[in-house]
Amino acid sequence: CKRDANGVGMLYELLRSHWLQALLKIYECLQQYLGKRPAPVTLQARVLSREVIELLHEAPPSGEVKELRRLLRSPHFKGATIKRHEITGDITVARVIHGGLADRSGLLYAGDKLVEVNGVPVEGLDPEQVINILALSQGTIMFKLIPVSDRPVSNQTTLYVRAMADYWPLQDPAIPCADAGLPFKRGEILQIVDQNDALWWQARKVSDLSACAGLIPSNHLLKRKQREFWWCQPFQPHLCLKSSMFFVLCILEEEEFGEFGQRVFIAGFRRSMRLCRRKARLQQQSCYSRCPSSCYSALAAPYEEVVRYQRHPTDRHRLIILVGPAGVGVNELRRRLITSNPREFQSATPHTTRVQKSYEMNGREYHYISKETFENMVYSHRMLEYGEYKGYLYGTSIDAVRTVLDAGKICVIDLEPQGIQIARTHELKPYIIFIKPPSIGCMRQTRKNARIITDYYVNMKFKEEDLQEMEESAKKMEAQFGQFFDHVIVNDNLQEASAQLLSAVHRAQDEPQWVPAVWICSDNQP
Ligand SMILES: Nc1ncnc2c1ncn2[C@@H]1O[C@H](COP(=O)(O)OP(=O)(O)OP(=O)(O)O)[C@@H](O)[C@H]1O
Repeated sequence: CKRDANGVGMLYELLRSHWLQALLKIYECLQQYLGKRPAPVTLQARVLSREVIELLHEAPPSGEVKELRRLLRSPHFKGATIKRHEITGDITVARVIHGGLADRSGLLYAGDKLVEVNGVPVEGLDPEQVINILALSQGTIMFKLIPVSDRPVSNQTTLYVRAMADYWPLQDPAIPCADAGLPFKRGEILQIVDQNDALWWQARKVSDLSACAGLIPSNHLLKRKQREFWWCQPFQPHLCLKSSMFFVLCILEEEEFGEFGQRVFIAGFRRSMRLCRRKARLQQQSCYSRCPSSCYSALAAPYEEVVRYQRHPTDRHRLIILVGPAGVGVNELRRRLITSNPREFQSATPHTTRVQKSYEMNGREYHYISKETFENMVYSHRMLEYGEYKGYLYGTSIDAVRTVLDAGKICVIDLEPQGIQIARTHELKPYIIFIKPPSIGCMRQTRKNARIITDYYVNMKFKEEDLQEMEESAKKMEAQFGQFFDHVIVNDNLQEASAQLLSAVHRAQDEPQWVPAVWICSDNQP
């Protein structure tokens, strides 16, 4: 009790604790290293890592602790790759990984010729044998080398790209060093720090810029890999589909009833452009079977250059596109967003060739136009998507979106994912939100009172197969179009999903986002 007066006891326990002592030691060492280049790997550091291993024995077992122990036991030389000169047989440093140990030491450069590693001559050895010597080395590694005569001057500018494909270095037998590879998924933003090599670039993920760089295939190489394996790649929208998308539509003439049972029309808010679930499958199959060979030639570029874009408050708003499998709740979420503030949010009024009904007003429910005008709009690529229903054409046009944006509102539309390519323009700068179904178990709970609403199935309950179809379709959409999604919302709880949608839409307008560089760099680009 006496010792605890004024917290003295607590302070005593704290200062005696292993973890604080280790932390203070690390701090002391780092202070000594600070500003010293090359960073010395001293005896002290090795002793320290042994002590940290001891401390980790007391830590509760977890994946992170295991990994840390592994790294501390065998400090691996991740920082440079080597190659053998085809003619001379010399072993040279092929590249130094940015931010890695070798780079930070400032001692190794691409092109340096290795003579000895830890006293072992490397002449006549294969790169694999040299790596074995390195792997078996403990503690300090000594290189004897002949420095390259012309040290490369780094005049690289950092480039940011969105990965349009997945890459798994461990599954790539061609990578010079799989451990040095950087795995990435479509949609991730990469910072490319080195493009000196025609085949292998170096990059980091913007989500982890403190990590050292990893190897990624160059644009040219990844494209070549995609071509080789095009048959097992997810389907990419091909050029013939770059013009407007044609769909078999299901149109449901919905009316909105406001307070006192008055009919309220929210301009352009129609359940018009969604595919019928059964027909959608047929439609997509026919697309696969129609152009199997052209899919190969039209594989998209593997990386898309991106820049940080912050909308100026006086600029037009970005178009908000909702994408999701049929039945997931795209319309419900869109309806809730628009009705929450119709002065801020609005949908685009569709065009149709059908006859105007007596209670309808041109430009409110639809823009009523002739078939010829409609077709002209399609041929001049002014339709984001369009389709036919009972002999009449219906479509969402770029002009209708523009009208909403010009009025200073945020335009919110839903689109089949195949239409994303057409909407991705400098003018509309769309922000694409994928509405994803939760697990089937969760949907069984939350969709008990939900109804399938299409022209075939009005007020039908969701069956098990509908939920499975939704899950499958969502997986396919993510695999094929995930690279275009700026944000993903899992529609589990409707209230929460609506709140997430609202904040995502505001973030898209008010906070910096990665957008294709062509949208910003040139006014003439798409
Ligand atoms: N999170 C949710 N919890 C419970 N019910 C939901 C949820 N989200 C949507 N629903 C209900 O599911 C049904 C289908 O939703 P909605 O019509 O918005 O789907 P959709 O994605 O637009 O698909 P479709 O175009 O085929 O109609 C509606 O009854 C809707 O109220």
